[in-house]
Amino acid sequence: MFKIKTYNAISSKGLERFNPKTYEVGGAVADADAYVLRSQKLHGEPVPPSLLAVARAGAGVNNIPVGEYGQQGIVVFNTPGANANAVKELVLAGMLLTTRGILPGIEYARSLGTMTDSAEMHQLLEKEKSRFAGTELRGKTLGIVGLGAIGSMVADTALALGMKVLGFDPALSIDAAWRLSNAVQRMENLPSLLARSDFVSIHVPALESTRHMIDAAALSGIKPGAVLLNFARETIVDPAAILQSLDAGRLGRYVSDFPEPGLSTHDKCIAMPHIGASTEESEENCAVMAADQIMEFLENGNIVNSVNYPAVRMDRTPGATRLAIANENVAGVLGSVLSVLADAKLNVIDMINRSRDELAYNLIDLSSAPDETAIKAIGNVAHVIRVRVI
Ligand SMILES: NC(=O)C1=CN([C@@H]2O[C@H](COP(=O)(O)OP(=O)(O)OC[C@H]3O[C@@H](n4cnc5c(N)ncnc54)[C@H](O)[C@@H]3O)[C@@H](O)[C@H]2O)C=CC1
Ligand SMILES: O=C(O)CCC(=O)C(=O)O
Repeated sequence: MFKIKTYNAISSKGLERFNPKTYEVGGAVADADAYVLRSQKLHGEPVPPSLLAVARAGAGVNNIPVGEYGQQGIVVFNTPGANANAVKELVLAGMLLTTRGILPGIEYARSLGTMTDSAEMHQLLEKEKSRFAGTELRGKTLGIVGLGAIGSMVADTALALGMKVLGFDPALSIDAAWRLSNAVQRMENLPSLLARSDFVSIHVPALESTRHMIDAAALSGIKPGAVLLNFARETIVDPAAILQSLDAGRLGRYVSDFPEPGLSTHDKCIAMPHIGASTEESEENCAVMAADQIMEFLENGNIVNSVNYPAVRMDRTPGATRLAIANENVAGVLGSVLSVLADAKLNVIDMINRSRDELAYNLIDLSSAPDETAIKAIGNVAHVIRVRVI
């Protein structure tokens, strides 16, 4: 029986993937083999020795100590792209909320709710509606910082609306580059993008390198009156600098999925309670993907979409016993493991070894099951972090 501890609201469509005959799943599960979570912060939390994997049903993994967990042999997964469409749609809504008098217009229409005469009401609102007039997105320039799963979708939508799209992403992956429309004009640096954009939408991960990437210096070069949209993370902007730029009349509006004290109530700020990915469809996509990845890892040792271990996949050899070994990525570990197997007269049928930065991972199919002594000997090989028999 595998044990899965869940945190946050995980869509039942995902949790239903776990067969109740072989999986115990729930928020109160103890000694879990794996966690499935959304924004639950794991930094500083005790780690049960049983924990083998964590799946973030979503994109951002800044709530998980990814590096530390890797050193302990805990594989951390996310679900790339599974909630990108939901965020894209809210970014579009964010832009429209700043260009049209939608929010004050709704408020005004509500304020007329006590009137009883329909003709009088229509006469009044026709007289007043010019206060809520706006501008169009077509023909405006959108600068996108981070052109991954969300950034590329936002780009497609903006292009379809007749906007000009600029993009900045110095770390763009080859897969992401394939997804990106060639109508997106590539910027060599952030200041060039900020100076030319009427709207700037940020879609980078929360990393040390992206912390406060929108600070006072960046804002001093932003196009006067520009709208900044932050559906990425609170750490990416310096809130004091945003406030100062709004008050100084340089930054036109700030739309954020991450309200900050002192900023979210500002007249020129539209803040939402981190609902970028909160759609039925996204929650299902993320939960299904997270559940499938965890099952594939627990049952077969295969790793898909990890953020700390390499992608490793090997079909099961019928009748074989599988060893899954996580180790530090130093020379000689695999050789020492194979010597232990040879000494124990265990025949290797198939194997795969992959590394990623300081970590490596191996799947080894054996024609017969190793005994406790052999497993212990492998666990004692220098730099081996974790051994599992599957
Ligand atoms: N508001 C919400 O509910 C949600 C927020 N997010 C946030 O959005 C972020 C992006 O999500 P995805 O697009 O799915 O991730 P992704 O990994 O597909 O794309 C991120 C892109 O940012 C680029 N990047 C990294 N550092 C950069 C830098 N310094 N300058 C410019 N580009 C840089 C990467 O090369 C990559 O192409 C997540 O990490 C998460 O923090 C994601 C989903 C929902
Ligand atoms: O699970 C959520 O609602 C948050 C989604 C998110 O921020 C992410 O996927 O990075």
